[in-house]
Amino acid sequence: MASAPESPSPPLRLLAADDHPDILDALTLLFKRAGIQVVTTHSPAGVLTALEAQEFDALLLDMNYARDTTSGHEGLDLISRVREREPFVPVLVMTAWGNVEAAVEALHRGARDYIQKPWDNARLLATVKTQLELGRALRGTRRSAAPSEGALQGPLPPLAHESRAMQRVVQLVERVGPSEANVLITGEHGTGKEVVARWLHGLSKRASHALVSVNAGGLAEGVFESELFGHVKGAFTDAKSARVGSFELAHEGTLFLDEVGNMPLGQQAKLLRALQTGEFHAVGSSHVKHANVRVLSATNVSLPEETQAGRFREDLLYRLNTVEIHLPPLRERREDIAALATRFLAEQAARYGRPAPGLSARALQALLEHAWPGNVRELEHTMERAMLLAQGDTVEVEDLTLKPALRATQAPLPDMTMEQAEHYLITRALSRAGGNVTEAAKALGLSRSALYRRLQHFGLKGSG
Ligand SMILES: Nc1ncnc2c1ncn2[C@@H]1O[C@H](COP(=O)(O)OP(=O)(O)OP(=O)(O)O)[C@@H](O)[C@H]1O
Repeated sequence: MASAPESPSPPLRLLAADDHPDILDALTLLFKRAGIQVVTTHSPAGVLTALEAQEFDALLLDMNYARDTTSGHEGLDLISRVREREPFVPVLVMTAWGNVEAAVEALHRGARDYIQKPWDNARLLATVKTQLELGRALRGTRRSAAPSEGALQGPLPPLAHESRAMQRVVQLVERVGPSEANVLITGEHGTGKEVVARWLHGLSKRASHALVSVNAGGLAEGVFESELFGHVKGAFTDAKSARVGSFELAHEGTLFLDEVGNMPLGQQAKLLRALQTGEFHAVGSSHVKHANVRVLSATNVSLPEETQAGRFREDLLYRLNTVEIHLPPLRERREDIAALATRFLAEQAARYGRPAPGLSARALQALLEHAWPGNVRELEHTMERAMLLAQGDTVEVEDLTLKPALRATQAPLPDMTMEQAEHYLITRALSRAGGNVTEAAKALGLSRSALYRRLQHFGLKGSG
C-alpha cells in the first residue's frame, strides 16, 4: 500500500516587536523573502496579546519602547513576562549598538541571543532561522507527548526557574532534551530531579512512548532482575503469571533509574550488561530480548566519590553520565523561593477549592531565610499547610510553622561566596527591619537606591 505523502510543514512563524514602523517594515520584507511568516506589533502589550491569540516559533523583540529612552527596561520586563507565559519559546532581542549591558541582562532573563542595531541582514536571518527551527522542534515534541501504558503520565509539571542557576538548568534541559544522550541528574532530595527527567523525556523524539521509572536503588536482590527484565510464568515460586520488565516497557521510550547511586555492585553489573548490548532475557527464559531505551538516571550521592570508594562501577558511571545536570539545593537559589511559594499556594488553593491567599512581607522574609533542607518538596508541603492554617486572605509567618532551629542555618559567613554573603546579609537586614528598605539600608550602611539595585539583582522585594 502506498503511504500518504507527508504534508508540507507550515511556514515558520515569527513575532517581531518594535515601536518604529519603518523597522517593522524592513524586518517584514526581509523575513517574508525567506519564506518566514511574520506577525508584527509595536508595543509590549501587543506582544502579550499576540501570544494569547496564536503560537509562534520564536520572538524577536526590541528592547526600547518609550521613544527617546535607551534604558531597555520595558524590553527587559517584557522578556520576563513572556518567559512566565511561554517558558520555551526562543526569544531574541534587538539592542541599540553598544548597549552590551542590556544585552547581557536580556540573556540573564532568558533571551537566547541578541542582535545589535543596525543589523547585518545575513546574520540576522541566520540567527532568527536557527531559533525558529529550535522553537518549532520544542513545540512539536511537547505536543506529541501523549501518555502511553507504563509511562509516568500527565502533562509536563511546571519547572519554576527564576534564579540564574535554574535558568542555566533549563537551558541545558532544552539543549539535551531532544538528543539521545543519557543524562545523569544529580542533586539533594526534593530538588526536582524527577521533574527534570520528565522534561527531558517530554522534549525528546521518544515523548510519544513511555517514560518508565524504576527505583533502582531500592530493589531487593530477589526482585531486581524481574523488575528490570521481567520473568516468565513459573520462573520462581511466586511467579504465578509472566511479568514484563521495565526495559521492555520502556522500549523506544525512556527508562528513568532513580536513586541509581544506591545500587549494589552485583546489580550494577547486570544493568551495565543490558545497557551495553541493549539485550536481556526475562528471568526463567533463555529467549534474548532487545530494547531500545534512552536512560536517564538520578542520584543524590556523589558518584565520583562512590566510584573512588569502590562502591560504584566507573564503566557504569560513564554510560550513565554522557551529560550531567546538577540541581542546586534551594538554599543556593533563593530567587526561586517567592515564585515557587506563590505557585504552590495557588495550586493548593485550587485543590481545596479556595481563593489563593497572599503572602505577608514577613512570611516571605521567613521563607527566604529558611534553610530548606528538604528543598522544593519541603516548600511545597509548607505552603500546603500554610494555606490550610491561614485565616483570612493572607499567609502570615505563624502559618508557615517553620522550625526555628532550621531558620537561617546556612553555611557560616566565612564559608560563603561573596554573592551568598551579600544575599544573606541583605535578607537578614530586611527581616530585622520588617521588610522596610529604608531601615534595612541604614543598618547595612548603604544608600536606599544602592539597596534597591541589590534587591533587584537578587529578585527580592521590600517595602517602604
Ligand atoms: N522547579 C520546580 N518548579 C516547580 N515545582 C518543582 C520544581 N522542582 C521541584 N518541584 C516539585 O517539588 C517536588 C519534588 O520534586 P522531585 O520529586 O522532582 O524531586 P527529586 O529531586 O526527584 O526528589 P527525590 O530525590 O526525593 O526523589 C515535586 O512535587 C515537584 O513537582
